[in-house]
Amino acid sequence: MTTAVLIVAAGRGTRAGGEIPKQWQLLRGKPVLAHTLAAFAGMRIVLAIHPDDRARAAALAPDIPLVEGGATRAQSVKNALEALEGTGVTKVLIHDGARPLVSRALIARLEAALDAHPGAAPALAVTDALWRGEAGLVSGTQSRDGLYRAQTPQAFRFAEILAAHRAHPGNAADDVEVARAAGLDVAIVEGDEDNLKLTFPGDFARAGRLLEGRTMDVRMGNGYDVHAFTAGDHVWLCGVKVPHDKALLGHSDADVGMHALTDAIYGAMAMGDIGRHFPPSDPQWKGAASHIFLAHAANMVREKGYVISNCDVTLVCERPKIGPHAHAMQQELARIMGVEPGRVSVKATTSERLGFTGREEGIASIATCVLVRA
Ligand SMILES: Nc1ccn([C@@H]2O[C@H](COP(=O)(O)OP(=O)(O)OP(=O)(O)O)[C@@H](O)[C@H]2O)c(=O)n1
Ligand SMILES: C[C@](O)(CO)[C@H](O)COP(=O)(O)O
Repeated sequence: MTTAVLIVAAGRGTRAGGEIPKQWQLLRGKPVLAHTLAAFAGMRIVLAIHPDDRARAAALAPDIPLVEGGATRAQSVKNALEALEGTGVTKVLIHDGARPLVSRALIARLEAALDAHPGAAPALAVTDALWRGEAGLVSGTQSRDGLYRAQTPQAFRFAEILAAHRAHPGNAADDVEVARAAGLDVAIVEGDEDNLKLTFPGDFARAGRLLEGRTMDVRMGNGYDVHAFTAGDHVWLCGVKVPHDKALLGHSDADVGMHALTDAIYGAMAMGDIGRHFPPSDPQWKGAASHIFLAHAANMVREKGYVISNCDVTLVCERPKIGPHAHAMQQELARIMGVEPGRVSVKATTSERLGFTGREEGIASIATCVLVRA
């Protein structure tokens, strides 16, 4: 499953005022959009922008693909969805660039809900009494039962929401409206009071106060693993099958690199190690592919609201030679964890023929991982 984040930032922000559109105005020293992009760090992002903002966007986010927005929010979304077609994306989170305070915990709730529904969106139940008003006077009351305040990101299965946008006349306030018009069920996920949309000038001060109260939590973990050689004709290392004149012995597939990395991630969250989550005494994990362990650890990271900032795996062996496979290993680890390959490093060293790795009795691996929660 490949998830893309589609951030719409092509509006002109007329209600917010200011010399430049609201998403480019500074909030605690950085453009609003920089905060929004940081909230999705490590995920695949596409940004819809106004043609006048191309230079600003290229300077702020040189590595993020840009799509030209349209005259309405719905048109901007549709343009970006069309640009994503055929790229292998299966799920999409559609988010307002003007909501810089979206949290990782909210993103994780949406991703979980999307496993069971074609769409999922955050909302807050209306808690204040509702009135109608005319000429400055209360003219009636309105039941608040079943009423919600809609937020973004709104999450969908990609093919369904693209088809829904293609079929819609184009005047929808949000993507939930488009999805519902196409008959898709959209699950309501608990929203976040802090996930405000900058709409009016006064919203900037509130967003600034909320950002000030946020502290960044950075966590580091390390992992170490060893597996002995046995008879065989290949080894599994960092998710790649490497031909060799021996195999590695273990309860699972003995992928020593992936085990060290998985332990580093659990360690960063103070959640023990692989053995705690997948006990070797449990026969169901005998011969298990280690990607199950790594994917579990990466999911825990998301559920706890962190992102994998980077990780680094070192394999210690004389043979097989790792260099020719290092790129494939990097790509595979990144795919399993759902992060950009640039955040994953795989390298190797020999131990100068010293010790058990030097005598080619087995392979050792050490890994480090850094998690960040903004
Ligand atoms: N043609 C448009 C209009 C809106 N948006 C984006 O949709 C989000 C939510 O829209 P809104 O808050 O209404 O933004 P603006 O249209 O910019 O604001 P205004 O209506 O005050 O001009 C914003 O991130 C905005 O940049 C967009 O990408 N393309
Ligand atoms: C999509 C949205 O953010 C949901 O709350 C909102 O509808 C878009 O902004 P607008 O102020 O309604 O234009």
